[in-house]
Amino acid sequence: MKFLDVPTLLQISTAFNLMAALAWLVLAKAFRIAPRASWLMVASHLARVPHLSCGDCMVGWPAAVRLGLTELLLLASIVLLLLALRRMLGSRVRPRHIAWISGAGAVGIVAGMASGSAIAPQGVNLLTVAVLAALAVREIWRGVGDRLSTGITVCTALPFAALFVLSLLQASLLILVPGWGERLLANPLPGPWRAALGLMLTVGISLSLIALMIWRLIMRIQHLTHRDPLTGALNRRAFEQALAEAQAQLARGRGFALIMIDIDHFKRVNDAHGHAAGDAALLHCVALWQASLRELDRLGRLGGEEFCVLLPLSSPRDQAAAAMIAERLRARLEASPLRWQSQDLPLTASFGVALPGVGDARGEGVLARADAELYRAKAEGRNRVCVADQPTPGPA
Ligand SMILES: Nc1nc2c(ncn2[C@@H]2O[C@H](COP(=O)(O)OP(=O)(O)OP(=O)(O)O)[C@@H](O)[C@H]2O)c(=O)[nH]1
Repeated sequence: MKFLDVPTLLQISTAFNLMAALAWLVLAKAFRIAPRASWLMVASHLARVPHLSCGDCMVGWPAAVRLGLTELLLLASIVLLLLALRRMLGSRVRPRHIAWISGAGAVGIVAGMASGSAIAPQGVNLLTVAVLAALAVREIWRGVGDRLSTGITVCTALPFAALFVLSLLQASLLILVPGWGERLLANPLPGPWRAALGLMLTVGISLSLIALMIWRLIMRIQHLTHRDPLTGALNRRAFEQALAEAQAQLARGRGFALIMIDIDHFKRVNDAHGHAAGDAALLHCVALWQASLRELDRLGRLGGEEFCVLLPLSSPRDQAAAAMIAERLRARLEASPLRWQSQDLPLTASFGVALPGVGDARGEGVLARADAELYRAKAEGRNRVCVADQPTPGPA
């Protein structure tokens, strides 16, 4: 198989990194898309440029220093990449851990340089890069694994997995195969296979990061179109869609309940303390209720101070469980006044609970029954939970 010659491959890699840095710069500056992650990507690509293009620009320097410096640049590039990935995924890996791993690697490289060994810096760096690449794979898996299909997650993590395997393989060859390190030293340029693999990895990792950026954008658009901008609860359209989906699942034996909620005398909060206090009260209620619900429960704001919870039930006709959860939401709000300008504003809400019935394709019937219960709760004095009579059971 005939490769492009190594200097050409390195020039292509250098040009690719410069173009990629420019593209991330545009994303960061012009479009302000994930700006911090994009800036980290600019820096990561720029750090790769001297690493790639300085193979023979330090001719005459001791090999240990020449290789050590380019290894430090490569390590810096991978660290910046991992930090960008962390920002993009909002992942849990602590910068402290990245700093510990890369710091130990950098110290190893410098120690190798100081001892005059040209092989040690490479070995240390390869092992450090392998650990960082493994961390990147783990973060992608944790960050998107449960939200994207397995195939897409694997494709996104693949370049980092390849970086892990190749770094480990090279480190093993360096340590275990006599003469391998000396052969590397004899030529300041990498061999054709290494240069080609390096280019493929750089392109693969960039594509993977672009894919994650697109995923982030899609998530942002979904958030904007599905969420109420003030409280972050589902908006009416998204809630009705979730309700129609839940209604469709009913035939498969997966039941749900609706809890309709309306904050009591909300107008008084606005009138007495201003619209900003009213907004703060809405945020306060949503935060309290979200904290009391499970992740699979859906809280929607249907308008004004009216909310609704869609509650999947483990036992399809467990009305008592739904009523208990509504009571928990009611008690939680009653016990947690809003702190507003150094005073406590007491808040309460009324709740109507209903289970779905048959022949109600879009869930309008259950919505109307929960609404009727809510108005009963208002009429009976507010700050209470009213539960609808059980409808005719649906098909099992
Ligand atoms: N601050 C703020 N107020 C809102 C918002 N949306 C609706 N409102 C106000 O909510 C109030 C709703 O008042 P009403 O429908 O009379 O209900 P209420 O005062 O809660 O009385 P009951 O429901 O009978 O207990 C109105 O004053 C609206 O202006 C919002 O996004 N922010």
